[in-house]
Amino acid sequence: MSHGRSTRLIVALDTKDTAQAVSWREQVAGPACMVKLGLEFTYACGLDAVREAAGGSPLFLDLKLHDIPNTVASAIGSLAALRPAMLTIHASGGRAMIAAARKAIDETFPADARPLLLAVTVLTSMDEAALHETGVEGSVVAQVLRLGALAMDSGADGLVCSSHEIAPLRAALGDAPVLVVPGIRPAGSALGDQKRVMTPAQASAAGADWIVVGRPITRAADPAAAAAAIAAELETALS
Ligand SMILES: O=C(O)c1cc(=O)[nH]c(=O)n1[C@@H]1O[C@H](COP(=O)(O)O)[C@@H](O)[C@H]1O
Repeated sequence: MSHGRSTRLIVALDTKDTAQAVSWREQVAGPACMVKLGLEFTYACGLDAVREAAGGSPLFLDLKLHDIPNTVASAIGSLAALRPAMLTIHASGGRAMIAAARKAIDETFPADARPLLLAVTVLTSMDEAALHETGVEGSVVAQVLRLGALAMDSGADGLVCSSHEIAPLRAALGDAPVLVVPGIRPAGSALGDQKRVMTPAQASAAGADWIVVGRPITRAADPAAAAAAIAAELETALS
């Protein structure tokens, strides 16, 4: 059933090679509304290469910051020149850290160029057993709801979660959070290290604002065709 919310595609350019990232970005330029550069690329190639890899495309700079508030705030200041459209922090860093990230964005980015501050809840590579090993009791969804509410109350614009938590998050927090959803696997594709997955159509039907897809596109024989097929699946899910 359609909820009337359109779901857009972000492609994760996970590689250590700038030319490879540029090539993927060019191949997916039509269907992808945004590209994501994360820890793998940034540590290997540096922030100047992030700018080159993103080209003119809107940039999701996924560095998942998680440190004391002062350090996170200072780090965000160092990212302002890249003009990302989205930035990530870990919600488990707590209220003061999230609020410091909010303040740093508001103070270091021009009002018309502020990135969405996204808080990662529970990584999509974790199932309930993995969560329990970290000392968190209860279900994954309960932890996502707890961290999601904390993050939104502390100044985040949105959340990173799996498709399985979209409906409970919307029920608890309404339409306000921008929900960015990795752990997306087209029917038949390899799960890899992802545990909480859905197909693009299922994530769209559940109400994702954005889906993040990496290997099912970048490791496909034809990344352009794989991205186009996912974009077409999102269109179909909406109609
Ligand atoms: O913050 C993220 O983007 C993220 C959060 C999360 O819980 N799970 C997750 O997979 N991601 C990222 O989303 C991308 C998923 O890649 P694939 O599993 O190759 O589709 C990777 O770049 C991850 O770093």
